[in-house]
Amino acid sequence: FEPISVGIAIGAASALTGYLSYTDLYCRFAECCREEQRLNASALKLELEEKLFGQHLATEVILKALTGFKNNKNPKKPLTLSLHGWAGTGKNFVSQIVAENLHSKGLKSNFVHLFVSTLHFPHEQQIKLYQDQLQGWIRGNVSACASSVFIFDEMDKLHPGVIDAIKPFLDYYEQVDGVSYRKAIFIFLSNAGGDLITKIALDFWRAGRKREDIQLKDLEPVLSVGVFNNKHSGLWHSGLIDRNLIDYFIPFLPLEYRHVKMCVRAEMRARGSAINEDIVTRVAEEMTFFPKSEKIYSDKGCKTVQSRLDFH
Ligand SMILES: Nc1ncnc2c1ncn2[C@@H]1O[C@H](COP(=O)(O)OP(=O)(O)OP(=O)(O)O)[C@@H](O)[C@H]1O
Repeated sequence: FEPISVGIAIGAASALTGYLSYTDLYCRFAECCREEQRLNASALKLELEEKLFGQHLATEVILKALTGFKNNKNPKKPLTLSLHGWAGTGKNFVSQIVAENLHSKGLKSNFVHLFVSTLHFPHEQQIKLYQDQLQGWIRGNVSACASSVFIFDEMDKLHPGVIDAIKPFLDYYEQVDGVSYRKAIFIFLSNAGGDLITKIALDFWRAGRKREDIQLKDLEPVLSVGVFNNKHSGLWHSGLIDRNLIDYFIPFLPLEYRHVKMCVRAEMRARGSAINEDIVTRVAEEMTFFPKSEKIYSDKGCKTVQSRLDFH
């Protein structure tokens, strides 16, 4: 070995180590966008299986979609998930879990952005302005962090066309104006299609078949067509569906009495209280169930469980 090149190698290595530890140190105090950070798939799986009740399809698809996407060093397009289902079935809850598994500060992260239709895009006359703003926000945030996560809540209340502004970002382009969007994740949340999902779940129930036997292929095609043809879905005649830019339509099944009870127990545990089965039953019985004849599914899913528990 030549002494000079060994010296250079050691110098380079220590400079690199110094740099790495500086970065590590910096990221301990400030939030860093770590694009290459792998997803801890087993932690996500465990969390979904433990915390998300009655949603075998959503658990399976979300897990597969995220692991596949995050393990791929060169995705050809950003990941786009569209979550559908009745109120209070866990769509926001799951988005929060997903966000936390991608960026540890979750919804509070600088790299996770939540848009709520009625809050951020309320006026029908301002569609053009919203489209420009959306493009600017997304461009700016993805330039700052390629693995940014964007969550659009209340898609069914979004004025038709607004979402099409982000179509160029969701497409298979390597770059758009010098920015690559391929590592970003877009999640749409919507009640649209909830009726279709309920109908299929009810058909299974009436036929005496298990809820867990419902498969994605029973629901996904119905959902994408239903949402495309629904004027109030936010995706009505949307280019995103037309161009197959939504990777997964994820159904959230309506929750049954037993799932509501599980939510009450989870809430008691989260509050550090002992599980009192009398209270669990009382809270679950205060909820209303549909359809009128069979009363199987909770009207509000698990949504009002927390506030109802305060009364007991
Ligand atoms: N499937 C579920 N498993 C466990 N907890 C749930 C589930 N669904 C809802 N919850 C609980 O109920 C709360 C409200 O649910 P969430 O906000 O996720 O509903 P949503 O589907 O987003 O409803 P909406 O369509 O009205 O926005 C959650 O914070 C969570 O505590």
